[in-house]
Amino acid sequence: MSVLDEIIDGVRADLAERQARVSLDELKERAQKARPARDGVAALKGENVTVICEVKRSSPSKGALAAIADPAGLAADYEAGGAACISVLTEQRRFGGSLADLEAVRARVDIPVLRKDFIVTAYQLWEARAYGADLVLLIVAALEQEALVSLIERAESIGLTPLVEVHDEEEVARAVDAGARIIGVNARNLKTLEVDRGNFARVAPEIPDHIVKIAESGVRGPHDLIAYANDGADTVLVGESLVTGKDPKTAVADLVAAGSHPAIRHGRS
Ligand SMILES: O=C(O)c1ccccc1NCC(=O)[C@H](O)[C@H](O)COP(=O)(O)O
Repeated sequence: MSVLDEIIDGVRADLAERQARVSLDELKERAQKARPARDGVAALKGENVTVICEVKRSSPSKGALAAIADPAGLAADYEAGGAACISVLTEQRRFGGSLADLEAVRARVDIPVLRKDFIVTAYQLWEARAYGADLVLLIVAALEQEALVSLIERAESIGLTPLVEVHDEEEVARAVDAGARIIGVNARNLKTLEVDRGNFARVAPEIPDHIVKIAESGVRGPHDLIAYANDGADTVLVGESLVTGKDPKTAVADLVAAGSHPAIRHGRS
């Protein structure tokens, strides 16, 4: 069984517990009271390379990373540093996240918030909206094509912007066929958990120009952002280096400044 399969087994077990406690109707009611979702595409695509900053306590690849007693405070530091979006990992077993983290972050920042989880059912989309998310992650490798299409359509219909994650060219074709408007290329291999920053350069040319391109994972600092940008990234998604560093606000500000660095070649779409 792959790491992804193991994670999804746990996600399904936790989901079943939540579904037994909270009905879909209750979630929908709560979602309808939430402030309308912010536009994920507009937030990410600009003249400069934008930065998504992640609230990440632990991971399957590295174990414990940071305690993060105050996820909203961390998100506020990210926003003050110039982040375009906050990614909140809500998976509990391997990443130490929760919907409470999502809710707390949403209440503190004004920029869009991404629910980063392993979404396999529409119920989780309603949860995302009910707890204030503007974007949701959909992982191509975790979904049959029919489910991917249906989750993208449902997400869009309830105001969420789907960030569709791929690892190779075949998954790009599936994401594009399914109607993705934002595609993230993850440098982390979900079978070996190894990070290969060269993956973005191999896969991104297959993504049509009109789609927002995100380079996910492995950003250690401004030099990695510049390299990803020169390979065509509109946005980078950063977790570990921010949560393990001493000064997240300054680290984000440095990344954001790098997003307009003259070393980034013109002609990004
Ligand atoms: O981070 C992991 O170990 C991991 C393992 C299995 C599935 C997903 C995983 N991470 C989720 C992410 O995509 C990253 O948190 C995100 O891209 C940020 O990466 P990094 O900056 O390298 O923490």
